[in-house]
Amino acid sequence: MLSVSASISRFEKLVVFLALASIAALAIYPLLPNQRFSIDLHNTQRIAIEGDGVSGGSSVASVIESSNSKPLSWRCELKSGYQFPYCSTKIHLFDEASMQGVDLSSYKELLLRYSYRPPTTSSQTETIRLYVRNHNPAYSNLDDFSSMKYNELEFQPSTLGDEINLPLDVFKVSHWWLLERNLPIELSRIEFNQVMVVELVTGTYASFGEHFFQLKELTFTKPLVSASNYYLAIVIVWVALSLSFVFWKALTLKRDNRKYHHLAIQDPLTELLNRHGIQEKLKQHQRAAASVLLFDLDHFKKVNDVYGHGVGDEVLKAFANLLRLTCRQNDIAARWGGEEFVVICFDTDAQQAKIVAAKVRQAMTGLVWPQQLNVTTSIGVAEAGADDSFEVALNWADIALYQAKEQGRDQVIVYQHATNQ
Ligand SMILES: Nc1nc2c(ncn2[C@@H]2O[C@H](COP(=O)(O)OP(=O)(O)OP(=O)(O)O)[C@@H](O)[C@H]2O)c(=O)[nH]1
Repeated sequence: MLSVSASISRFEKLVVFLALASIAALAIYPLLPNQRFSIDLHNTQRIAIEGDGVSGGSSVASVIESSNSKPLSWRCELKSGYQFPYCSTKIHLFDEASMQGVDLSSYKELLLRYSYRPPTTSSQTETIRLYVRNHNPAYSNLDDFSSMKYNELEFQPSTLGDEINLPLDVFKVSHWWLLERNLPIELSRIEFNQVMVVELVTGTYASFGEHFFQLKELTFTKPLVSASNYYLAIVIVWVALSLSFVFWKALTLKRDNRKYHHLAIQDPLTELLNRHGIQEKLKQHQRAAASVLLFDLDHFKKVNDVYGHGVGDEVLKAFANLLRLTCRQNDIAARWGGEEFVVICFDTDAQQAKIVAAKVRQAMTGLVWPQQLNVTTSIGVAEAGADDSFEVALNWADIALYQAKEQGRDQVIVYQHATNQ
């Protein structure tokens, strides 16, 4: 009982610990480091800054700074000419040999560190467009960059500051590009699985005049472990520990049951079967002819009285051992109570049982007993048929034992059916 209540309190402690650990795990999730994909802003080979001249306009863009030590800076003189005047900075991400873009579909945010100054004459709130251009053979081809999908976000730099985290799921595919392409609906959503180019462009309704840009960092980020995997891991830990606990509890119960069952059928002093144990063992045997031998140590009270209970116990243990060694594997040897012992020998008639009894007595004479005692026993033997119950046979053996005691002890008496019936 003690160990059961102790294990329950251990379990409760474990549950509290796990609950706290889970809360802590949930709390630290936002603090976990992000996986980053930073775009190289110093590789001028892969950066193109241009005005809208290619579209027939007269806006002009020029690089101010593109060295390794200083942030990429450029200016744009936005002029009327083209219907939708613009300046753009394209940063190529694709591998030039394989023409493969970068798969950024698992990334969640785009960190942008920049600086922007609108024309001094501007009287409106200026915007900037950011395009993440994706290639997919289903709608684009590598020879025509205008066919790359325009995942677009247009924002007001004045309201967001110079370091912003843009969630990728707020990007939209440019409406004008969709109208031009006439794509089926399933291809109309944003895509980042093969990003070829990232583009920073003046706003749709940007004012004419000089716009100044400086780009310090462009980094795609995603959690090291996705939120769903993280929560799933917590759930898996709970499920695994719950299952382990149930498994462990079942094993412990099984072991305890075995232990208590063992205790219930065994005499603790001699470790022979007790009365209950005999009944259990008998259930495992087919009804068979057998002989019952009932042993009672002679004048055992004297042993206790003279040498004390400790020595008495040692004598009982020594006798139990002797029975264990003398009896066959298939026999049942048990302590019936006090200084009385029972042996049941299957398929054994009274004459053979007498020989067993004689063997025990013989062994007793050869044993060195505690305190050099001379321990003897009286034995009642009864032969039982397959139809006779154990209780009846034991009663017969008890009658024979009584006779052995009466006739002076230290002897074997076999119950005689004919004379006693
Ligand atoms: N040490 C010890 N003594 C026990 C145990 N169980 C019973 N006894 C003692 O065994 C003694 C049995 O005494 P009696 O029934 O008078 O029998 P006896 O002295 O052997 O005399 P007979 O059987 O007539 O020869 C008692 O003193 C019990 O206290 C036990 O587990 N340990």
